[in-house]
Amino acid sequence: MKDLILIKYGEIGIKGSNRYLFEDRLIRNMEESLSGINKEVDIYKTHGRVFVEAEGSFERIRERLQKVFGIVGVCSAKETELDFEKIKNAGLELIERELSGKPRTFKVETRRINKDFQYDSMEISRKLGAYILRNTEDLTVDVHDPDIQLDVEIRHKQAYLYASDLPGVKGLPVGSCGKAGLLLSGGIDSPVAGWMAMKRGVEIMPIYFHTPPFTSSRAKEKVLDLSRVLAEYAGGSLQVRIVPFTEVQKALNEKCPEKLLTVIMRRMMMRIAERITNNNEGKALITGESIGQVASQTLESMNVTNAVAQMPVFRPLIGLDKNEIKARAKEIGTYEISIQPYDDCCTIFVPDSPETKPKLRFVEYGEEDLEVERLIEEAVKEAEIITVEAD
Ligand SMILES: Nc1ncnc2c1ncn2[C@@H]1O[C@H](COP(=O)(O)OP(=O)(O)OP(=O)(O)O)[C@@H](O)[C@H]1O
Repeated sequence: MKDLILIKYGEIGIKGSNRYLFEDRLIRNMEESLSGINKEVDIYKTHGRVFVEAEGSFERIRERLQKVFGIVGVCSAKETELDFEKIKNAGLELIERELSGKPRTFKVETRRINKDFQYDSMEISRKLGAYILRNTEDLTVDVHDPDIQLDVEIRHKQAYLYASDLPGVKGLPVGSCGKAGLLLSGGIDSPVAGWMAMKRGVEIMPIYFHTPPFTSSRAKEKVLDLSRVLAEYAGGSLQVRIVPFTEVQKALNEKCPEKLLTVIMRRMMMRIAERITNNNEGKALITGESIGQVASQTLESMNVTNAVAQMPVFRPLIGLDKNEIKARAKEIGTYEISIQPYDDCCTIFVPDSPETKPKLRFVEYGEEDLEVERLIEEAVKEAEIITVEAD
């Protein structure tokens, strides 16, 4: 009998002829995510399922796998020979692990792929269920809504049994749907936006606009800390771009109408982020904006901001309100970092009464004295790349 982990994946299973590409990417991401735990781990695919084997305790492995996108459930499993005595023992051991002293209900569900096995599916479920009932206390059968489901698969060479999956983060494997630049500030929203893009299989490249001395090095550290949390979902590491933005801000303050400073600053961020993303084979930009939160988040402002980008700009939070965003930030572990009080350039360089419904031609006119291309080139050239590792 062998202990192992069985990985359940949902959406990938319906990917038709491309399925293997998603599975291979999932396995690669799992390998990456487990590479830091200092343990010999074997991940393999067989019979359309992914298994993980390792020596010793699985606790840390399970924790990490619960953060790999594409995984729906992480199940404790056992592999046995096709010997019904061994199958019964394995089933009992798995169920006993789930019992925590309080009364619980269970059900056995069997799939028999190997039709030569001595019992059919119904008989296996019944006999195994009866054996477990005889050998445990506080358990009753509930075939409709059990607390614990014990699954049995009778294959040609061996049997697999598994129970109780720990929930995964679902979605699609990161990297299976391309790469995008994430405009990552130190706030609550943009880390959540990045997480949501990763959930849809997008590899993210965080880009932070840093404005020393107006924004402190603590503000930059905060963005790196947020990236470390996101890296837990990105296979363990992320490359963050820190873009020096002071020259741009100064030029804006000197040369642009005050009322339009916010929207022009956004346009500069978009231009620079697009250039960096393009240089790194990224195909889209992601921001943490949602409609109506602050002055710059009107449809008019977004249109004027988008006008400088050729790439699609995705705003995954568009349909969420602040409470929903906060709840998600707490769930993924970025909230406590985001609420640390270090100012971002967007909060420092805000005009008293910003234009909330800017018109493109006025904004273009307002930018006329800016040396846009030079500013972009310099910012891109001076951008620092910092690789962060998940804790
Ligand atoms: N310094 C920055 N570096 C990179 N991106 C930024 C920066 N400041 C703002 N952004 C991007 O612009 C978006 C809107 O910023 P804004 O400050 O208006 O909104 P917010 O709701 O406070 O967002 P957040 O909570 O993400 O800071 C952010 O979500 C982020 O994607």
